[in-house]
Amino acid sequence: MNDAPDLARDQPWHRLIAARPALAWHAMDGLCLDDVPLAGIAARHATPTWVYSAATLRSRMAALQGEFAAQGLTPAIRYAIKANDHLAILSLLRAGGAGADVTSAGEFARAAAAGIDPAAMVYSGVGKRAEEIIQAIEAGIGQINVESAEELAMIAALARARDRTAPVALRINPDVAAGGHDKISTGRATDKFGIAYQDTAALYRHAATLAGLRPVGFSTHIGSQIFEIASYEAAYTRILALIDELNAAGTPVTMFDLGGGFGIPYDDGIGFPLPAYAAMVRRILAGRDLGIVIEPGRWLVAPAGILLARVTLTKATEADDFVILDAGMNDLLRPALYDAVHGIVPVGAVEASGWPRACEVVGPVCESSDRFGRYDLPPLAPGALVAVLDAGAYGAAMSSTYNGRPLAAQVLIDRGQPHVIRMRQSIEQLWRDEIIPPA
Ligand SMILES: Cc1ncc(COP(=O)(O)O)c(C=O)c1O
Ligand SMILES: N[C@@H](CCCC[NH3+])C(=O)O
Repeated sequence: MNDAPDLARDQPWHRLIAARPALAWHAMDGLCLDDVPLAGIAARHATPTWVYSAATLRSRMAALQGEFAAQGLTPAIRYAIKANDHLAILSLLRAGGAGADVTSAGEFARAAAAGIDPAAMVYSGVGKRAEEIIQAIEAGIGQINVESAEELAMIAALARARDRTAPVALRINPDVAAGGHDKISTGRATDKFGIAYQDTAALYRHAATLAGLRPVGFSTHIGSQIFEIASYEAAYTRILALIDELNAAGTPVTMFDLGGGFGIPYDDGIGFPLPAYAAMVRRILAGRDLGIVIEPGRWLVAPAGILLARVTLTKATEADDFVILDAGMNDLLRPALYDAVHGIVPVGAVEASGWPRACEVVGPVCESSDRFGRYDLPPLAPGALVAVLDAGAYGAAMSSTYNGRPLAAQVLIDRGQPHVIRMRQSIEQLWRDEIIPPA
């Protein structure tokens, strides 16, 4: 049910609500997530608080599988847990059939704690430490994505010394530009990621001769918040040419990890063309016997979460009208880091007259970059609640305690019930520094 009051129907924030199945406006309760009033969550758990929809997580996981199945494809889904590594969220996605893409001992431990079998994990990252590689090999990791010749030699030596064989894929840097922002493009020759395209075939042949390694194939990940199928196709086509060349020359390649990066609309625009992407993958893979892996992060979890915040103060200057929230860049870093714009919608009843008005929505942190952006919003008095949308990915996972601000609480709505999945950090927990005198 997405019934906003009539007066609100044409307002920009109403279009944002209408485009999100988990959100609905109820006349009595204001904005609800999966029919649970957000005002009630704020009253019980204070603000800022992350609120997630379990139904959205389940339905996105099923939709992802469904779009590939429609093309006769069953990729192994390795959810990039950097997007949101809360155990409750990992468990939900695991139950839907996801494995994990992990990048550190911490992520490995979280995925394992959520019941994900190491055999269903991919280990990514440009700077894996020796102890992280050893742990992964000893646990029986499914695939280590290798990012350099130096790392390949290191993994081979570590595996040999333990009489183990490490399953490795070479991450190719295909030199293709993609992604929603310069800072989240990863597949250009100038980016730190992956092995230069022209070096990978020789390195793969070399890996096949090294004791301690079992080369399984290639991986790539060209960036994040991507919408253009053509960028993926350009990268994949280049890599498939290498795979064909190696197979023809008798070095078998059996797996292709296509990476992640599928974009989501942060406004009320059109989403990632998943059916067209899956059709493209089917078309370019035709005639080959290759297992495929995908590593989506944002697409699975971003639309499942909001950041609930309260207006602390409003402030009118000669230059502008500021709305100051109790959430800031320490909670949601994306606007400050990438100039990202998340939709912001009011949670409670709004005055019908004199709105919307353009205003600067900012946080309380002592940085000028602590701003959510410029929004057309109804007049919001101190105490009014707002929801910052699509905050399920790279939200809580990237938050910090900068400016002495405790980490926010997290609540998961599952089958109509709000579950607190992380308590708000207390001020005491924040200040547990240890000062150890020199020995
Ligand atoms: C290696 C790797 N795989 C997958 C992802 C997930 O990306 P996204 O959340 O854009 O799907 C990332 C992050 O960009 C990544 O670095
Ligand atoms: N953290 C980024 C994307 C980079 C993902 C990691 N390679 C974001 O919030 O959009």
